[in-house]
Amino acid sequence: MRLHLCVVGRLRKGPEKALVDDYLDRAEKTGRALGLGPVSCVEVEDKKGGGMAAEAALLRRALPAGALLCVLDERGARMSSPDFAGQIAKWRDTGRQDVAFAIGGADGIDPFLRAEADFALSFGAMVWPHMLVRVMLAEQLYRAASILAGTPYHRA
Ligand SMILES: C[S@@+](CC[C@H](N)C(=O)[O-])C[C@H]1O[C@@H](n2cnc3c(N)ncnc32)[C@H](O)[C@@H]1O
Repeated sequence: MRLHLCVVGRLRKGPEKALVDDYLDRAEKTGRALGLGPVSCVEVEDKKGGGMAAEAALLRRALPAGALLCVLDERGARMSSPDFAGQIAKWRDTGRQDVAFAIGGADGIDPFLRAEADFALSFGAMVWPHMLVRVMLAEQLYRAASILAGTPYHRA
């Protein structure tokens, strides 16, 4: 099952990008034997100031056809890391080819796109900067793959 990050904003070279690249690389390597991957990250940017609706149009275009859409949203479901790993395994085991994780920009994800999502995942009630959410998601994908692989990275 291919994993896609579809995200608003371009991450320039720096510590956040280094972390995202490293965790996605690890997630891909650990996930390979589990039927998870490849892992890709598509960045979209609306330079015309069209707001959430314009960003949603760009995000929709970045979603692979038929992908399960999981939006990152502070109002979504809060899960433990093992539960998140279990959810990913469930999507894989029910024959999903693609899962796309969407992260919004400064204003958040357009409510219409949120309503279209199959799943909303929260990293807590606090609002985090979208670039940090990208790092956190990349790390949780690596953690999920490690949990499913039974490696000792995750310690409860
Ligand atoms: C700066 S936040 C935008 C917050 C905005 N007030 C909203 O209503 O969504 C940018 C993006 O980061 C993600 N995000 C921020 N905090 C989050 C959290 N606690 N859990 C999950 N995603 C979060 C969401 O995808 C959000 O669209």
